[in-house]
Amino acid sequence: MPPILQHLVEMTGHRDHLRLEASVLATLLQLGQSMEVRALEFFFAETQVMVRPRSWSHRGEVISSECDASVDPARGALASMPELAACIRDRFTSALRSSSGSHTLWLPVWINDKAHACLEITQHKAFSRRQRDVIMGVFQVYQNYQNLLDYSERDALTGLLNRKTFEEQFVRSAAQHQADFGSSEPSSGLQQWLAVIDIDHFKQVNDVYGHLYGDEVLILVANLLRSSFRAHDRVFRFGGEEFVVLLRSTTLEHAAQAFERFRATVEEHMFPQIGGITVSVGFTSTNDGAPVEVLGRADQALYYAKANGRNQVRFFDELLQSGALQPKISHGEIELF
Ligand SMILES: Nc1nc2c(ncn2[C@@H]2O[C@H](COP(=O)(O)OP(=O)(O)OP(=O)(O)O)[C@@H](O)[C@H]2O)c(=O)[nH]1
Repeated sequence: MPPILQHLVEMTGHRDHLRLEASVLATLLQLGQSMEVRALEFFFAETQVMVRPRSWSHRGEVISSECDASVDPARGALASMPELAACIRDRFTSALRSSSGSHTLWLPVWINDKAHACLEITQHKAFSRRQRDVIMGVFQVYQNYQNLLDYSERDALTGLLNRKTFEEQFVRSAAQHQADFGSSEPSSGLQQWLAVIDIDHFKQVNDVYGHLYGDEVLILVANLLRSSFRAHDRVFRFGGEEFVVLLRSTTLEHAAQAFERFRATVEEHMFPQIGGITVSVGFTSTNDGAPVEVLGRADQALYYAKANGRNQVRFFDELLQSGALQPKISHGEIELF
């Protein structure tokens, strides 16, 4: 099989965005001599769009960053790369910068009208027409496949991550936290937090206004979730009117503030036709136990919030310490729902 086809076969065998990205870079590396390739990640921070290299080639090998984007020392403002910034702004499919001895081609990866990342290819000589055609072909296969992967990981109504992806994201998020803050954790108090969020009396919305309005509320709550939490936090729809948020590397105080701020944001929001709705939130640290146990603890805190007036944020460990909740452990076994 020709090497390029072999690379494409390998590339489309991945079920993980990062591995797929590293694989497309390895494929592109085969297409030219003394070529450098990078995958750039875009994210919003410090009131502007930032960019940082997430994977890159080094002596013919592809390396991926182990650092979280928000603390990556290699991050910089997108505005410092004017050709690429203009390409993203104008929604172009590619951008080129040529100076003597260095030619760079950028290929933004568009998913649902949003560029999350960009491939960058740099070489000494100018790109020939044929080389560009082959690069674009490989890139389009990659982009189609990324879109397909993304589609399978998202909830169709809200566009949030679906339940299927939760465990993997949970494990990845814990590993990232360990890599970023492992040794400083005890003194910094930085931890991961998980919240289960449920819309109060949502059945009434459906009953009074109909399912279409119910769906609209779910979409608007999902939008509020997206805008309330940071890019490296993860927001899921678990089905129905239940959402889960994985909050990355912060203190208990900041986690409690973030969830409370979200609760207040929903309470203040005016939903068309319906008016006001509220949410209840239960949260816990992700430090101990498997994902399902952590979920169970946050769920217990949520049910406590529901049973004690709704429209409030409850912290599992605090409820446990105060005796308001008992751990769900019987005969040395964990009760799973
Ligand atoms: N519109 C719409 N409704 C949904 C969807 N999925 C689940 N539901 C509805 O969500 C409602 C959930 O109601 P309940 O679990 O009884 O809870 P609730 O009325 O929110 O009450 P509390 O949670 O106790 O405050 C049910 O009426 C479901 O039919 C969906 O995708 N769209």
